[in-house]
Amino acid sequence: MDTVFIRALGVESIIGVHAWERRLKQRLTIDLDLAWNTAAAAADDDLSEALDYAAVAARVQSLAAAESCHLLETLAERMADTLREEFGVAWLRLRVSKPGAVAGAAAVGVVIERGQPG
Ligand SMILES: Nc1nc2c(c(=O)[nH]1)N=C([C@H](O)[C@@H](O)CO)CN2
Repeated sequence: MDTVFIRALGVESIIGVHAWERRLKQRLTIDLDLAWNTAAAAADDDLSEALDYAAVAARVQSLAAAESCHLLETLAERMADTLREEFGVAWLRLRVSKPGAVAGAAAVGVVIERGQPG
């Protein structure tokens, strides 16, 4: 299975269960692995046949900015749904990291996989 990936994408979102977390946007980082057959794009050397990682990154950032979830799980699920619907991705793995949320940990977060790998 071929994949297109994005690592350590910074996004801003209102996210968290505590009252103080509902008042300001926090920075999260996103890692994505997206199933995509890269052979057609490679054969024609054509971006229109590729999964455009710049377009995916911009969509993830815009979605995060528009959401105000309590849980990382909820935000992750909404991102996965959106990417699968809008970009036609059959399978993805998505990590949402919240740096500094827990004392003593560099980051905490969730990893989800959705869909069927090709
Ligand atoms: N599984 C989760 N646990 C926790 C979350 C979360 O989104 N998923 N969130 C919090 C708080 O918002 C935390 O980031 C700050 O205390 C706690 N646990």
